[in-house]
Amino acid sequence: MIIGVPKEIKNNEARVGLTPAGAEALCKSGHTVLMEKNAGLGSGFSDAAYEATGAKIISDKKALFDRAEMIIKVKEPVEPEYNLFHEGQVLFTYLHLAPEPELTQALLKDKVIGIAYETIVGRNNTLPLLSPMSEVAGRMAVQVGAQYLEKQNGGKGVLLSGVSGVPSGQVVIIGGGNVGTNAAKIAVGMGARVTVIDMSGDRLRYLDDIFGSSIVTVMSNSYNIAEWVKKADLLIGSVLVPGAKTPKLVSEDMIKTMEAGSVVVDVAIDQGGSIVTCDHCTTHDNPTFIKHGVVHYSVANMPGAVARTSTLALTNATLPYALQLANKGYRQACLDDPGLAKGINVINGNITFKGVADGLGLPYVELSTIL
Ligand SMILES: NC(=O)C1=CN([C@@H]2O[C@H](COP(=O)(O)OP(=O)(O)OC[C@H]3O[C@@H](n4cnc5c(N)ncnc54)[C@H](O)[C@@H]3O)[C@@H](O)[C@H]2O)C=CC1
Ligand SMILES: CC(=O)C(=O)O
Repeated sequence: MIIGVPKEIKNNEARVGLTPAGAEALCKSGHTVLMEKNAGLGSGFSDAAYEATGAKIISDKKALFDRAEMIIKVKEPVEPEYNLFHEGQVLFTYLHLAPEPELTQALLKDKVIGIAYETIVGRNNTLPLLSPMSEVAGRMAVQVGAQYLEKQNGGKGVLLSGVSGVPSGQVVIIGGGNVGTNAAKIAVGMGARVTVIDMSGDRLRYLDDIFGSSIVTVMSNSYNIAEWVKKADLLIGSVLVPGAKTPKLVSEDMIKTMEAGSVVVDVAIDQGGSIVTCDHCTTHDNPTFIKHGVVHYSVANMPGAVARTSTLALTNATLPYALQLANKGYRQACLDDPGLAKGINVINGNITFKGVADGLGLPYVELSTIL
């Protein structure tokens, strides 16, 4: 198979879809890997490192898209990329289609087979291609939150750890999955007071077991959320209903109860966000805005800022699937692995992921009628 790996063009996105180790594994399996010139530079991988594995370097982005049977990317395509795809091409990347009507229409029009990292399901109902970036974003959420709590960045001037004689800051995390657990780990490590809110009793029990008395766990409902939002110095949004638009759990009225200079980091913004006042994605160039005196951070590609770590972690997770797709073709690979098949969000002009169809108010087609 001919596999193309373009350079990412989203704002400050320095990750790349394949490391040299990944390129070598695909080349050794008999595939042709076309890397766009300088695609890996932002993650610290030179063109020469890819060439040494047998991959070919291509300067012309359009030629790469025209030749490739499968595109391996990191981020959902952005507008200048919409017209590069062709019918029957496999696109293996994060897609987050539920809040993206224009991108969805572009992929439907070109009859692309869009396999979304974030909806592939692994053993025990896990999301193996979302979890590595959730680890990164969860850990970063506390790091950036702490930074924006500083006075010169618009914050109230609170040090999350506190100091002797002065209480530590309060971190409230809504959604105790991968992002939430990793955020809690860093916040506890910093010495903050940490509360995690989730709707799953089993998840809260698990968090209570692993963190013990270093965090408070709270059942998710609007009453409890309102109580805890009010107390938060740093509020982190990290809920997910896989593939679907994020439920809105924090209202504008709740945000108005927060002290001026508090900080909100809505990590779930890539699926639409869970905090009403986080009404748009921001970028690494201009990551925050202030509403009701509260600093809001809603960058949809947080791991792009730590591209070296993130690219290595991402390829660790995606490569086994990329090899299956390349070795067997997408159809057989998905028939053999129903968890991989759950990644197919669009195919032959149809939406085959229910959360995406419902989120966009478009027709849903059962994948089994197509594969
Ligand atoms: N902004 C960025 O750069 C990044 C964003 N993300 C996003 O972060 C979000 C969270 O991802 P993960 O932690 O991996 O998902 P996850 O599936 O591991 O965790 C989600 C948690 O939300 C909980 N939840 C669902 N509905 C809830 C409700 N009504 N109230 C409280 N809790 C609720 C679930 O029980 C689960 O524990 C996703 O939207 C993901 O795409 C992930 C990585 C990077
Ligand atoms: C999960 C995702 O979209 C990201 O890492 O950018």
